[in-house]
Amino acid sequence: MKALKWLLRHPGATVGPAAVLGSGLELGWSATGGLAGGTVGALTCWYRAHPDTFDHYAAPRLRAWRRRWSVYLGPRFTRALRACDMYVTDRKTGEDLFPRITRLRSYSPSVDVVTLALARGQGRRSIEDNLDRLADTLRVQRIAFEHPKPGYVALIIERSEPFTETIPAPEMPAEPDAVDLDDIYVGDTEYGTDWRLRIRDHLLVAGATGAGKNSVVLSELRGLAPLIRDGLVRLWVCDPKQLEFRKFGDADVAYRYGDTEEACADLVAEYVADLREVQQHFARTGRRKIEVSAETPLNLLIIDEIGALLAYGDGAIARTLRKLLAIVGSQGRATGHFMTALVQEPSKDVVPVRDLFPTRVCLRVTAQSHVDMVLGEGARLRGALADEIPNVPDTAGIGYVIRQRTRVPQRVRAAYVDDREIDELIAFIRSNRPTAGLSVVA
Ligand SMILES: Nc1ncnc2c1ncn2[C@@H]1O[C@H](COP(=O)(O)OP(=O)(O)OP(=O)(O)O)[C@@H](O)[C@H]1O
Repeated sequence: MKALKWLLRHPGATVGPAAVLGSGLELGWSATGGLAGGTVGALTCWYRAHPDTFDHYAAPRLRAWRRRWSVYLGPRFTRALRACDMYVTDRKTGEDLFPRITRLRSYSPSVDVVTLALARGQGRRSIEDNLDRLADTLRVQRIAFEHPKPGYVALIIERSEPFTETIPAPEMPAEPDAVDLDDIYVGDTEYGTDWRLRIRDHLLVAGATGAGKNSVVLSELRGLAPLIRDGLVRLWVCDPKQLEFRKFGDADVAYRYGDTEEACADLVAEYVADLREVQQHFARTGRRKIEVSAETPLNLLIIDEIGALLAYGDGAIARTLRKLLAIVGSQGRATGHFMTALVQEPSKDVVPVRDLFPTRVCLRVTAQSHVDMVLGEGARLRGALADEIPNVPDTAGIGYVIRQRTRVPQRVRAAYVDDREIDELIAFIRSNRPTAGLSVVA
């Protein structure tokens, strides 16, 4: 009975071998070999021709299938559960009852999500309280816990840490021609590929203090350096914290710079006025899209600690700012007005404006709920364990993004731009910059 139950629960285990055997007997073994080779070839072609759909549909299942038969194979996994007291004993029969794997997805090479149906009479705390022991037993980095529905738990198993070294600051291209605005290198992904961002998109970077938020923006600015130098990209910087971005104001590198709450509000109002002016220009000339040039530059509004302006500061200013930012978020794309905001705590006051930012990055955060607030519902359950990133300097710059096409979280690390490299960036921008017309909003 047990064997029959198992076979019914794992149709793949019967259908696969039965299909191979049937095909071997019916069509001959060489034809079966040809079919198997053809299937592998077709998968390879799919991967090459359309990696996004392959990553979305095939890769998590193929990886999960391999892991199912290696790491999470029945008796081995059951032994681990027993060693970590993650089972209950039926008082009447004395039988040990174990939770059962009902679903396994490997969304990325380093994260598996295992859904378990709890055994009869088993409380979820017996799992939740022993996660550290299970992580050590399975020899994985860490395991996080979710409770998707009654009777089930999900273990998000982070198998390894793909980032063990700091990524050096991006090189600055010498000339504007070498920059693709939709493809700026800012770090690496867990797959060892480049992590690139579109500048022509609004970007939100969330992370607790010391998570390395600035490195995302500074890497972006190094990629844009020749365009800023030549006046093709104008920086508007709101810097209520007055730390790293202070240098941009001091050195007159930013087109506009504001450091107090009022100055930031004026700056954003001026930003929206500039946006309106471009809209009117479009209406007069019949144009619908900007061509980036010195006459019609791209504008980038950087708001360091948007929470200080929207959540903790003056209520009237916050309300005005919310309206202005909504205009930038909804109308800025056509006129070349974009924004990048940094936030420590994606609190309720900041979350409403979250939807204005199509690209969001979640570095180390302090609460589980922050992950879904930033990346969207279900992101943590699909492996975005940003709240589990240890609070140590070695992990700064590490976080998650949601891959736009596949909606799967991906672990990324931003390149690190140190003080010397910020100075180098500023000197580069100033090397060819007319200073007249630049001002600081005071
Ligand atoms: N990408 C990175 N790679 C490696 N180390 C980094 C990276 N980014 C930052 N660090 C290290 O972490 C420290 C904190 O970084 P940073 O001040 O940028 O964090 P933050 O999120 O902007 O914090 P805050 O909100 O307090 O300003 C830096 O001084 C640096 O030593």
